[in-house]
Amino acid sequence: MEMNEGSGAVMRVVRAASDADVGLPRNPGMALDLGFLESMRSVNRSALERRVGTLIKRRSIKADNQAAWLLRSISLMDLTTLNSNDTDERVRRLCAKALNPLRRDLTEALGLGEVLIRPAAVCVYHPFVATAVEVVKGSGIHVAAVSTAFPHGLAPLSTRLAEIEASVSDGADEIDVVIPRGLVFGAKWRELYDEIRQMRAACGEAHLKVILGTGDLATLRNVTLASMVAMMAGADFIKTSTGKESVNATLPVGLAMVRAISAYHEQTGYLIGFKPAGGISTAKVSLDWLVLMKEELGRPWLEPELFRFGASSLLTDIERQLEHHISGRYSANHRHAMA
Ligand SMILES: O=C[C@H](O)COP(=O)(O)O
Repeated sequence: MEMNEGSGAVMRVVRAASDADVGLPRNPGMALDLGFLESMRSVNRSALERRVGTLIKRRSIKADNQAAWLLRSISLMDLTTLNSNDTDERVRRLCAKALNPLRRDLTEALGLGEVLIRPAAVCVYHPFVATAVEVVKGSGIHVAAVSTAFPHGLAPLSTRLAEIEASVSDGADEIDVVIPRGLVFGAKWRELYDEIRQMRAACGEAHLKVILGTGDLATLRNVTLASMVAMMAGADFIKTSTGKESVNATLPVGLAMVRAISAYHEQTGYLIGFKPAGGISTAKVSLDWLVLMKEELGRPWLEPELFRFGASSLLTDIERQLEHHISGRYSANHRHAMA
């Protein structure tokens, strides 16, 4: 499947997405290998920035294909609400939007027929897990909970583990945990590894996404080493940011994490998912991320099993761009409101 597919691209990309639920073996993790961490070369920021620049410049997705890939971006999305003023009602609206993310006139104009395009998951705070589970039940949409004292991770480990268990017991099947960033600054890799290992155990069958808070980590070497420790401890996904740091998901930092995923794959044979999150709010930027994944890791990382956008407002812009693709006009954002 190429980024430019010619006519009929919408249906081909959509079918590829719905055929893709193959059930990958889960990463069991491995013993903490400090020698392997030590062997990881320091990361050259300008080389990563140059590579990202080249990828974005080369990106040329034709108009028809853009619509197809924007639909793909929707199916790779963890549609998120993580606000201090979240309520059950707001979460119900988010879930209703996830069940019907595109207006009927848009799906008809795109020729989707009865094919359903939906986000992979909704992502909420723990108190709203039960509500989300109730609304999306039977739809195939996953429910992700940010547990472990999101967004800073600064509660006793026992409290954070209990929060994971509570979210799983309320029905969350994906758990997004944050690491205490201080463990990275202190190079306390053993402690970080042990904490994540216990979080993985607390998740049981629920998939574990480990948020690094990359905007807080100061160096790309820290980002790479924290990524590696998270994967060694059994992360199913590594995730950039909470959306609450002053710098959230950026492509060069994403590239450093993606290269750590590649190194872990070479070492163990396991495929680890990647979730950039925070500040990804435009359709155009979502396509940049897809190009990065396709070029660096390849086709499997364009599937929801291995790639997600964590985003609260991206869907609104994608809807606008699809409307523009169909009608040649942009409509006001409020026409695509979550409610
Ligand atoms: O995990 C998801 C992020 O919190 C969403 O961030 P955002 O609101 O900037 O899209």
